[in-house]
Amino acid sequence: MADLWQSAMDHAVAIARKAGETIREALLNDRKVTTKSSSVDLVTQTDQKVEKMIIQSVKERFPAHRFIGEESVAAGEASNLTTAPTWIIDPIDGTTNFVHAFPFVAVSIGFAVNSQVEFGVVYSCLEDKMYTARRGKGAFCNGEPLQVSDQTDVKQSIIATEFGSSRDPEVVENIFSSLRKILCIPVHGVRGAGTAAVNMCLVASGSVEAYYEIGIHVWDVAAGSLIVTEAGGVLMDVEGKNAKPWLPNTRPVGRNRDATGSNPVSQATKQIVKISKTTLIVFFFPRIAKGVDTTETVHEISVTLPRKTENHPEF
Ligand SMILES: O=P(O)(O)O[C@H]1[C@H](O)[C@@H](O)[C@H](O)[C@H](O)[C@@H]1O
Ligand SMILES: [Mg+2]
Repeated sequence: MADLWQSAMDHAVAIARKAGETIREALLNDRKVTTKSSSVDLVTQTDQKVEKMIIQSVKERFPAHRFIGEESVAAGEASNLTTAPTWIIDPIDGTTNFVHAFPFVAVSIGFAVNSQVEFGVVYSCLEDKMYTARRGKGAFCNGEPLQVSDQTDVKQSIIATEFGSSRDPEVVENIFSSLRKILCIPVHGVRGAGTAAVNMCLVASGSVEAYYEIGIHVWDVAAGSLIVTEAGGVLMDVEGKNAKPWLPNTRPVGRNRDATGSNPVSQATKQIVKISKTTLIVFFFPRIAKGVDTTETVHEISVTLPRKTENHPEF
């Protein structure tokens, strides 16, 4: 049977490549930088230009499709994932890298129908690596199949993570307390490419055993989530169950602070230690919107294991 979404996927690959060319050209010129949620949450005209270009081109070809794009949402559009075919776009994942010419910059395009990611495309444009995954058909980098690491001992692992773009002291404290515990497992090392999408592709490639980050958005992970799972990885929450990080708040497993004062970071860190008896990791904490009462904010935590297992271990 013909693949219903193959032409959309082909289009995504072509437009991601074109977007990558635009980004590479823009790197040769001055990059005008403005900020969004904080003084370190950067955006450039190239982010906006590339997102417009992608959306315009998809609209011409697939007029009924919908969009969730990082820069459109920043400009005030809603970020609602319905059952309709939806393109989830991060035009430049790794904007800070782009601004500083740090060489990991990706175009990330996920495509969801009925709240399920059908394909994911991550083009790491400075490395010229095109990562692709079609649901049920595997994950690839430049056409070569990907397979997550088969390392099962967390003490032999490299973990990828990022520091995010919040400098709120409480968030920074959570990041460091989590990082300290992970380092002291001990693991071989901790790395970060500066982009969630590339970090997830590194999990899919087996270059790192796992990736986690506190505070990411659906456009950071929609494409990467399928690339990870199609390469044999798993997205899990702290209960060890499959998570769908592209669906905001669908699997709330903890609150920022519960009655006993523990927070999801320390809960998750405890889980890592337990999980480390098998294999690990990725968990996601949706960003905490400024002004939201965090005592009432429901968070989602996901964990990616390198190996897909039918029955996840009891944690
Ligand atoms: O804003 P862009 O699209 O560059 O995305 C984010 C990265 O993907 C994160 O891993 C990273 O930690 C940052 O939060 C960064 O904002
Ligand atoms: Mg991003």
